[in-house]
Amino acid sequence: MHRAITPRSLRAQLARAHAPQHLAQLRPLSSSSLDSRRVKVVEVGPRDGLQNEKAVISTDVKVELIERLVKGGLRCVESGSFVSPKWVPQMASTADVLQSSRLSALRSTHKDLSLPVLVPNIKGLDSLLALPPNLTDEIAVFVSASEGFSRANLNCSVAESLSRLEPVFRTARDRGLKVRGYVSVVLGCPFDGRVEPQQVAHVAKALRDLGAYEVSLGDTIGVGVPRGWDEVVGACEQQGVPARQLAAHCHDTYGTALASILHCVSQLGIRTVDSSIAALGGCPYSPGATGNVATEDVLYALSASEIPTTVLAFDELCQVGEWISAELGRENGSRVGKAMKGRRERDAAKREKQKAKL
Ligand SMILES: CC(C)(COP(=O)([O-])OP(=O)([O-])OC[C@H]1O[C@@H](n2cnc3c(N)ncnc32)[C@H](O)[C@@H]1OP(=O)([O-])[O-])[C@@H](O)C(=O)NCCC(=O)NCCSC(=O)C[C@@](C)(O)CC(=O)[O-]
Repeated sequence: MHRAITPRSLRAQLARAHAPQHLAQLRPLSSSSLDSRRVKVVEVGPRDGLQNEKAVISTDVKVELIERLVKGGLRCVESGSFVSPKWVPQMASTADVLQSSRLSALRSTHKDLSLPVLVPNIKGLDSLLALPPNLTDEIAVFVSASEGFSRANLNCSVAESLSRLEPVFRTARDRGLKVRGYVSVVLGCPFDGRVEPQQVAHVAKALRDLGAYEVSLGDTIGVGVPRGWDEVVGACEQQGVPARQLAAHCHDTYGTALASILHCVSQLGIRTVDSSIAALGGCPYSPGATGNVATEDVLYALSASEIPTTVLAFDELCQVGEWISAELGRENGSRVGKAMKGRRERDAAKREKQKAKL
């Protein structure tokens, strides 16, 4: 069990935040620390993060992003999607990304690496299976908790989307691919408004029963607060989907994603968190929603709360966030990334001053 976040521990965290030596703890974990409290971070930047970018991003940049994220210690990096290129043109290069020789090198160096791709239907899975084998061991499928978002994102009803996934799960099982399920708009829909927790639980259970090893609950429009997560996770558990099989996938439109994530992992028993480097992202079919919560911010918040994660190299990841933001010509959406950059610049200026004094 995690320690609850008490006012005392929060004060201690804030004090440390001004001298964040605890970030040094984000180092390789010993096997003894690979315990049940460890939170797995699923990086969704190369897929969820980039899918909404208007300018064409080259395959080279996409591959380099994945490479840098893996070198920064992430071991589950969602790398693209086999969706209709008419719907999401940015993901049309996913086959090229997966087949890059640089990713082959990463796969052979890191045996524990997973590079899942999103598929909406059997056509998407067939496209993946038409490629050389072993490019990925995992796919992700997605279903909406509301009818309005289902129509906008998948052009079909919730029930139709679930039945379209039956052959996807069957084929994935036959081909030895793991399947992760997403449920979108779990805390509110841009078209239908309030989403009943029971409806979320119904879809989560349907995905689990189809064979998803984990169900990621997507707060697609970023309206969630801890109380809403209590209701949604509680409803899933009542339907027989335990928190350990759930992941929190938060967008940060209203600035409450980190509060929700800390609550989910410290109070609700969720052990997997999705995030996106530099807070890249935004769903093309969710008007007004901002990017995913930033990976750097999640790692900082977990580390400061003494919750172990699977990530190795925090500082390197912050630099990945700076790099991709510059590549895309956008402001770095990670507050922690920006703070770390400021700190690095201050440290460098101090060193220069000291050198000049000698
Ligand atoms: C599902 C469809 C295809 C239905 O779209 P549709 O238009 O109803 O599909 P269709 O079956 O009538 O086919 C229309 C055309 O698309 C082609 N097609 C059909 N399927 C595929 C495929 N897999 N790959 C490539 N092409 C495909 C098909 O071959 C045909 O081509 P045409 O004959 O016109 O040349 C479409 O709605 C679609 O691609 N939707 C995906 C939208 C999307 O990617 N959204 C973002 C990801 S979800 C998300 O971000 C949320 C999440 C997961 O992050 C969690 C959260 O935050 O909530």
